[in-house]
Amino acid sequence: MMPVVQLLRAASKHAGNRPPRCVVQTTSAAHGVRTHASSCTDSDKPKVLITGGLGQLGVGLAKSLRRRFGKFNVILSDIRKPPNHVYKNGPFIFSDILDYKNLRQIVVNNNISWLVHYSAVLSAVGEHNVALAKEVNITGFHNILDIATEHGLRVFVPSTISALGPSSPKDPTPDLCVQRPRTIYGVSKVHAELMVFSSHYQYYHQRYGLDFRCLRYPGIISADSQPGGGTTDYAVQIFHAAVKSGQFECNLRSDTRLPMMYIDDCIRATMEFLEAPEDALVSRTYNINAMSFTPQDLTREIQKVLSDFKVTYNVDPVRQAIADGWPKALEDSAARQDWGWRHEYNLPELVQTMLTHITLGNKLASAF
Ligand SMILES: NC(=O)C1=CN([C@@H]2O[C@H](COP(=O)(O)OP(=O)(O)OC[C@H]3O[C@@H](n4cnc5c(N)ncnc54)[C@H](O)[C@@H]3O)[C@@H](O)[C@H]2O)C=CC1
Ligand SMILES: CC(=O)[C@H](N)C(=O)O
Repeated sequence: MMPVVQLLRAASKHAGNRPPRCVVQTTSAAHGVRTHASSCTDSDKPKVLITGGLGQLGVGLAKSLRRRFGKFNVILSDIRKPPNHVYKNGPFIFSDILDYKNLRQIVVNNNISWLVHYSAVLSAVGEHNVALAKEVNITGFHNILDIATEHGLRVFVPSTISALGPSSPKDPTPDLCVQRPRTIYGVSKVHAELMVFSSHYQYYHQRYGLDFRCLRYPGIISADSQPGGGTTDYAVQIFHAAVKSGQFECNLRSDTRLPMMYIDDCIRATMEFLEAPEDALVSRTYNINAMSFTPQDLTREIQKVLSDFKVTYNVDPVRQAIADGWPKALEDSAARQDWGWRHEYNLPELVQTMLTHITLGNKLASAF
């Protein structure tokens, strides 16, 4: 392990006098959406169910939603047993999205009004287990859509850069373009994006108020949750390796440029989009973008703090083929215009924050 004090000092020195992140932003966007600052009374508070909540993103989102809407108004669910701190921080229940009856029971018994659908089998794991990916990502999604329709819920389903393919424009990729992904994960996300355009769900939207919202996330980078088997996982693992051993073997080529985002930006985008008034949303699926980098760019930025850090390359052909078909950047002007999306983290802030969090986390863990 790198000497902790030295690393923290280097990180804070390198961070210089940057302004604090997560500053409360009060700018008004088009359509009068006031970002970060909308308030809601007790009776307005939604009752939220998060599926697949024990993955990389769910626990962080639950924490932010609970801060905003109250601990007991946000239920985290998954098919795995959570660690103790998850039980302590708010309601957790078992929910398998393939069990329609059980899902319906949860929605009815808990008076759920918003459903955040995070369960998924990601790109790399999906290519190794296509049957599972089809079941979870397509059959499971249909259950979610039907339940949401039946009960007039607001439903948020993330899409991904994986919903684009080699024939999509790559730099940047617009919201609306050719989508011919080559992975089962990508195909299932295009399927999800398109389902709500069918006349059946349009009808339910008009008749029962199904409110479907979808953001195309870039690869998400987080310090205290692990990625679940995707192609962008290297961009999380590299930080842990840098702090722990000072070396890392990367499974993508050094020049593979992909769109990425720090988890705080991703969670804030999701919260703001969930709260945006319906009439502000010109579309139901928006790209959101923050930064793009290659493994080489990321390595250089980490080396500004940890000068001895070494990276070698051992390319995984499955992951590389997936990454080669993905966008290099997403064009997200519509999200910025319609509901006021702004990212706060670029590559230097990302690296500082990740190294600081991981170093502090390791320090705390070794103190107990
Ligand atoms: N993490 C990322 O970089 C990105 C994530 N996304 C999307 O965001 C969402 C959340 O992603 P992550 O948290 O990274 O995924 P993850 O792979 O870390 O977690 C997925 C969760 O789904 C659960 N799950 C699997 N089968 C299930 C079933 N039958 N019933 C209920 N739960 C089940 C798993 O136990 C796991 O906890 C996914 O829809 C993913 O496609 C989109 C773009 C980027
Ligand atoms: C970009 C994603 O959807 C995910 N992180 C993956 O690499 O599969």
